[in-house]
Amino acid sequence: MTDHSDIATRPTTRCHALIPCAGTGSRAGSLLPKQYQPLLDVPLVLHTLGAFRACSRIDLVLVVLAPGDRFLAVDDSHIALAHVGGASRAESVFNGLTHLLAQGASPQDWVLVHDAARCLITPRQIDALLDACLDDPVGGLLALPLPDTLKASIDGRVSATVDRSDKWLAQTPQMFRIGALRQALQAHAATGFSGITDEASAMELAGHAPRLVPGSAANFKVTYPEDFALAEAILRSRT
Ligand SMILES: Nc1ccn([C@@H]2O[C@H](COP(=O)(O)OP(=O)(O)OP(=O)(O)O)[C@@H](O)[C@H]2O)c(=O)n1
Ligand SMILES: C[C@](O)(CO)[C@H](O)COP(=O)(O)O
Repeated sequence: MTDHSDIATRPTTRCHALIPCAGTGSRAGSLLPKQYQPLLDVPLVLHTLGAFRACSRIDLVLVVLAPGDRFLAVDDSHIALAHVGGASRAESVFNGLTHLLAQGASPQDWVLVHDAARCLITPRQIDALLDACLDDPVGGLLALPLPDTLKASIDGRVSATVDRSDKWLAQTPQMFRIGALRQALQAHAATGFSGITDEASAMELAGHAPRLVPGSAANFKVTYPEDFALAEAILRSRT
């Protein structure tokens, strides 16, 4: 039988959200960074933040902004802004984790890293990730099995049809212990986080196997100009 006699003295493990919001949105093709483009009359990122604020198990939402960014202001004690964005998404996340620890978060606390640009995330999907990972030794991420046939190419022509049965599209949130994730990312700081496109990739290279939790196709990342209208239509359909 498990001994729970130390339960009163165990530190409480908390869950934080970290929202990298320091990109320029170059593929979206607008002067204003995509996370601030209006969707249903408010900046895109406010939809993202709303989903996390609606999730009662999230203690604090830390938004990582580019130094000098003055586009976002919030008046909410559960949302903090840190102007510590870096040159890459991974660097922004790494700096945000360092900030969370400096503000008193425990290395044992969970962090859910979520792209500001995935504004269609829902509290239900966040809860599904928490339910699947809170007892997991590593953590995990929302992801989607491939809905289409997958091709490999050489010089613009198909070289092979790739077996997709074991392939997933990585989404966010991605949920890990703050200390373990920061350590995994730190190993790549000297190379400018080269090749680290998400949190799971850093954890994988540190020898871990993150849990895959089925997400939703609606949780896409606003990336290209045509994505804004689709995101707005989905948001409108939910109101
Ligand atoms: N140096 C960076 C780059 C990206 N991001 C954030 O990471 C998320 C996912 O990145 P992506 O969609 O690639 O955003 P951008 O880098 O802004 O887009 P692009 O690559 O088209 O310039 C976004 O919310 C973005 O704001 C960040 O915090 N810091
Ligand atoms: C982290 C991510 O959202 C997982 O799909 C994605 O990799 C971020 O976008 P990028 O284009 O790779 O910067």
